[in-house]
Amino acid sequence: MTPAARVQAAIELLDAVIGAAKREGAPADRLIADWARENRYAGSKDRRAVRELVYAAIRACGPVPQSGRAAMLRLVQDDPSLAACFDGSQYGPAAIGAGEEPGAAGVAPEWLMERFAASGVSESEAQALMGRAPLDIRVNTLKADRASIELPEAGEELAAPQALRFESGTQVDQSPAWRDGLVEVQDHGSQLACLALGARPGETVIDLCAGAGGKTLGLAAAMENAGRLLACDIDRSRLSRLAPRAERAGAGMIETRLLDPGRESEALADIAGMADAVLVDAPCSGTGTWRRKPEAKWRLTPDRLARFAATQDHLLDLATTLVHPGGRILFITCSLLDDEGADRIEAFLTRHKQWKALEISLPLGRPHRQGIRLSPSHDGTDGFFVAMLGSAC
Ligand SMILES: C[S@@+](CC[C@H](N)C(=O)[O-])C[C@H]1O[C@@H](n2cnc3c(N)ncnc32)[C@H](O)[C@@H]1O
Repeated sequence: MTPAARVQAAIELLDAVIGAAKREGAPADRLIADWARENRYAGSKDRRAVRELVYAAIRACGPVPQSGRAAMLRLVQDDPSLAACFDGSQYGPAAIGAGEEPGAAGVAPEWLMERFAASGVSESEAQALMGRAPLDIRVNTLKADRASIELPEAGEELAAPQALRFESGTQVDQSPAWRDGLVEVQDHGSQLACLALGARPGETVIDLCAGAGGKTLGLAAAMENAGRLLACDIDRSRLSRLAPRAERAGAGMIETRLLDPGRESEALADIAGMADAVLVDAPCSGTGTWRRKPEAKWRLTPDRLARFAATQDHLLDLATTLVHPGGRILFITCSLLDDEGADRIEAFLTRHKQWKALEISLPLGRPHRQGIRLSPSHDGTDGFFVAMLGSAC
């Protein structure tokens, strides 16, 4: 592909990304993978170049741009050498017209920037959400140890005891260590957040929003595969991905349970009031993961944010029915917005007078109201809010 053809392909993909963001369609990663599958003439260098252009243009635009072309014209403002690709050649984009408007620059749509500011997130901290995430792994202590594991490359040792960092794009999932379950890909912040629960061998722990089990596997390792660990979710497809991962990791203690949204208590009646700890890794907007999915900033609406907050309240209330007196709940969201972080804890404590926020000690992060905040700019991790709640005995 010529450089101009790559730019045109990126423009078309950006149109698809913008359309998908408006109607809750496929994420950018999937759209790019589909494009690569359908356009076999594009070699690996072309695919990489097109992908880079798409992501760079998304990162460069704050509000949703009018079109893929407007998004690319924003990128031209940052990298004027790209202007030469608008040459009107057969597969390239038309020449840039006089007065043609680029998409607006910025980090995110205005309403979101206001919410960040209200959540104590500075402009530069928000800007760091548009950076690129490195690749972090967790060495699985059920099978190996960070001090002795042999990997094709030595990673950087991080603060979480089993965390190693590699450059973004490192193909860890091709290595024998990954295939044999010695390592899992997991953001450093996610590892730290998980550690905050302090899960111990022999305990009964419920991972209420387990998804495909990223944190469940970390909990099983912390519990040394001893005790009871129940992984729940309402999403059958995500939860079904946990079993093969657990097998690879040697985490035989994990039980899974599919829940019905709004009727979760029914499926959990047999374990109500029995858990030592419940992890509520709640569904959220994911603003803390924008380094990996920058287009998510265009998907969020005030209405969707309010729906996440309502689900978070519901899940926290549900968690109180699952622990025994003296039990604990760890609330995690991968977001820097107080609407789905500190505000949820404040509202919880108003509803549940017999509960209190407990102190969390982590090697990274900053206290933020009743919890801890981790962020890309401060901690080099994805963005998280983590709070621990304890019930009276
Ligand atoms: C942040 S993700 C979990 C990520 C996962 N814990 C991990 O570490 O990979 C939130 C999960 O909550 C699930 N969820 C949404 N509503 C739920 C509900 N009412 N009960 C249980 N899980 C729910 C979603 O399906 C999603 O998998």
